[in-house]
Amino acid sequence: MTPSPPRPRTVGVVLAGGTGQRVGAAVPKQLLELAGRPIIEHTIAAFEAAPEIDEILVLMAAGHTAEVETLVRRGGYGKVTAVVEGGASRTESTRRALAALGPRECHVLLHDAVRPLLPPRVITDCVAALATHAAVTAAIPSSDTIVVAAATPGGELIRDVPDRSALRRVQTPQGFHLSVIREAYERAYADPGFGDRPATDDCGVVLRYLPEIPIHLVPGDERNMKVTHPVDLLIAAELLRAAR
Ligand SMILES: Nc1ccn([C@@H]2O[C@H](COP(=O)(O)OP(=O)(O)OP(=O)(O)O)[C@@H](O)[C@H]2O)c(=O)n1
Ligand SMILES: C[C@](O)(CO)[C@H](O)COP(=O)(O)O
Repeated sequence: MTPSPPRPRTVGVVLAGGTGQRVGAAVPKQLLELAGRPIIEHTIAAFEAAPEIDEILVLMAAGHTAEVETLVRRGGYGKVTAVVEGGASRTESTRRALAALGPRECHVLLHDAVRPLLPPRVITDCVAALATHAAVTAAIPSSDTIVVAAATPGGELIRDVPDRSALRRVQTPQGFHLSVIREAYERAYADPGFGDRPATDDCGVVLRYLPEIPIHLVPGDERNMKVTHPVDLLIAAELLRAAR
């Protein structure tokens, strides 16, 4: 049997630079405890346990890096190599992560700290897809009908109802060859119009600035939810307890 080629170094990046305005707690939502540990610890633990992840980089909200360093030390998360201060936007946090990664080519999985229920299968599939694709993301079909809204003086109206069978709800991880996501970010930050329509994810930056790069979809998981609003804390806590 021919041995498979060595896998490139794969870095899991935990994006935790946000302050959680929509949850509205006294601390960034990633520090809130669910099912016995902070949300961010569940997320770090998911990467730590994944055999495909060699290294973990954490981007943490300003003023809270020391708390994460303590949590990492106490939990014995040996793959975490650095806890770096995040930026003012998710995009800026990604940019700082890319700057912290150094010159050597590798594969990188960018993941929201507030998706603590990341299943091992999704990590495995994203990493495997990076063997043949330079950009990948986890995504799931939409079970709701999604409409395009138009603002009018009398309130919002439906402008379009896109074909639901072609719509996907994008999750993280989003995986890239480092050189590709770096190039997309360099082009984005060189574009004075980039800030006019802020990117809500990293694949959007690649699609906009490197449209020739196909972005492969990997099946996500309904449980890989994002803790965004207060109600999500209740749902995530229940799911995390059930997963124990
Ligand atoms: N400046 C930022 C903003 C967001 N994120 C991270 O990106 C993920 C998704 O962002 P979101 O759910 O919007 O988190 P917040 O920005 O904290 O929430 P809000 O928009 O309600 O303030 C989170 O893990 C968040 O910490 C980040 O790394 N840096
Ligand atoms: C990256 C993301 O999780 C994909 O669904 C999402 O776009 C993040 O959005 P947020 O408003 O920063 O939570």
